[in-house]
Amino acid sequence: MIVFPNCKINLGLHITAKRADGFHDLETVFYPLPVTDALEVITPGTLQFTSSGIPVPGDAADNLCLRAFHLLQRDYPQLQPVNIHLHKHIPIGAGLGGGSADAAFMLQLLNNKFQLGLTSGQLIDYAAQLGSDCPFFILNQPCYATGRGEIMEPLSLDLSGYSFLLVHPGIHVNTGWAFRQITPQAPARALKEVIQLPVTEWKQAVSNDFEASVFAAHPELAAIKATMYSEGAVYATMSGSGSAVVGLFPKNKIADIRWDASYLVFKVN
Ligand SMILES: C[C@@](CO)(OP(=O)(O)O)[C@H](O)COP(=O)(O)OP(=O)(O)OC[C@H]1O[C@@H](n2ccc(N)nc2=O)[C@H](O)[C@@H]1O
Ligand SMILES: Nc1ncnc2c1ncn2[C@@H]1O[C@H](COP(=O)(O)OP(=O)(O)O)[C@@H](O)[C@H]1O
Repeated sequence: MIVFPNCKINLGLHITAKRADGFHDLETVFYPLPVTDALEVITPGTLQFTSSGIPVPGDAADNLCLRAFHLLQRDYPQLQPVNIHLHKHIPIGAGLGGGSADAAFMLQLLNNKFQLGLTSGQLIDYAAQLGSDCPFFILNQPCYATGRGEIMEPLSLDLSGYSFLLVHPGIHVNTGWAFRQITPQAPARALKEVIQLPVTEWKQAVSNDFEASVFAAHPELAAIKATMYSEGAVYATMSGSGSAVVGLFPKNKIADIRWDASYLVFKVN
């Protein structure tokens, strides 16, 4: 069985409060995009994990795909050992949620393969144990999210008139560090309202609280965003805690921009 975990971008992100559990409350709009990994599971087998493509840092035993397997096996001992292969294509530590997508798709795949009968509410609860971004990938449709990101309301947000440019310059931003740079506060205008404005007004209205501190540490990211605007983007933003920068361009009008050869660049037309 093979599935294709996709990435997400954040359109607007406000850190609203520090919580007693050490995490932060936020509000954001998650939007899925078809830049994908490939995740294959074969049974019967011995439990093993291999990967190809972009190297995943850290110990293979800590990979979110295996963590998702163990999380379900704890409650469903009937889960048979599986061979897992991940082909990694989504840049890592980029604010694109690739690891979270792998974990959420793994939960869904195991639910289907072993006919566990889990509802999407139950899958969301499991996903929340694997990462704050993970529940989104169970719904995987545009939504307004609060809490740690697990309280989601689907949004009717149609961006099919735009093409997306994703640029990842290879800078790794530690998510915990990024949260620690921010003094949480309620936004002047709730994102849920602001996101309903025409996209042509988002430049002034839809902001990401992480940009100030992350751009100060990595001015190259501010330059990428500025280039997107000078080359015709209608809206540009860093995604999540970075470091991918995403630009919305009029459909099929992404300029042929010459980026540094080391950057990873994706176009979604
Ligand atoms: C910032 C966001 C926005 O969508 O995405 P990314 O930029 O990472 O993709 C998410 O909130 C990131 O979610 P995720 O990447 O799953 O983070 P987690 O693994 O749960 O947490 C990593 C660390 O970030 C901090 N953290 C994370 C989420 C949150 N609501 N409050 C926090 O304070 C904690 O210090 C935590 O230990
Ligand atoms: N399957 C996976 N894909 C990517 N990263 C993974 C995976 N499993 C565990 N990780 C760990 O998660 C961290 C970043 O995850 P990722 O979702 O790519 O970043 P972000 O949260 O910035 O979108 C990395 O430090 C990596 O070691």
